[in-house]
Amino acid sequence: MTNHQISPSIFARVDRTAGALSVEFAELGVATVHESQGRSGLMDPAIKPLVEGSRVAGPAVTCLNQPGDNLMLLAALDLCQEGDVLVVANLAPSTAGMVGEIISSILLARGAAGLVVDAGVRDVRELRRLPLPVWSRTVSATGTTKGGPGWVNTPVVAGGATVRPGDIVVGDDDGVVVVPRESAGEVLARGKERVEREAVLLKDIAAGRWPGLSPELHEQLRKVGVQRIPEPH
Ligand SMILES: O=C([O-])CC(=O)C(=O)O
Repeated sequence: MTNHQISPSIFARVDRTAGALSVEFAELGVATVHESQGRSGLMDPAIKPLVEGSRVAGPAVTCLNQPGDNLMLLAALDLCQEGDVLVVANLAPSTAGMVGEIISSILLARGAAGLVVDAGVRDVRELRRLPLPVWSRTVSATGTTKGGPGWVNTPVVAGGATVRPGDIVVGDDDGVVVVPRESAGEVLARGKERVEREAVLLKDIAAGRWPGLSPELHEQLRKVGVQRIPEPH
């Protein structure tokens, strides 16, 4: 069933069990998490951080809005808890400025860990000063109506990625990736293994011990007909 087939609703309940892993997910970062779940869950690269160096992970609270309208976003605010990441989606593409200083300040006061907006944000000078990491598609001062209807805490598509309430949303300078809550433990374990492998490789590289291309990559070059031309004598 899609969101269009259920009547406009606000679901208060969010399964935040995977949220216990948030700190570790934030440490892994977006690229590692994306790789560790089979290169899935990544939002469109147009969804960018407002402030370089931002990093967050937390369970999603979702809202699905009419384009150019933020009533459902406003309705989602008092369902946000400590550590949550509010994900703002729209029923059709929108670049309107759905969030400004007021909404960001409310989120901070509620202890939210971050905000992802698949549309525009405004008051960005103030937003950049607030300790709330924000990712958005664009910056736009265009104001929004408060008419609705829409949904809070249903599955949504934001930045091209499916997000369900309680899924783990990870954001950093690489963008935003979403981890389905059921697979969070498994993805985290694979991510940690990857970080360990890469740490060994980086140490070898720094010590001048890069082993060169693996036999598999040499074989791939051969298979696709790439020839090595030796230096002329
Ligand atoms: O209220 C709005 O529509 C968005 C806004 O300007 C704010 O959050 O300050």
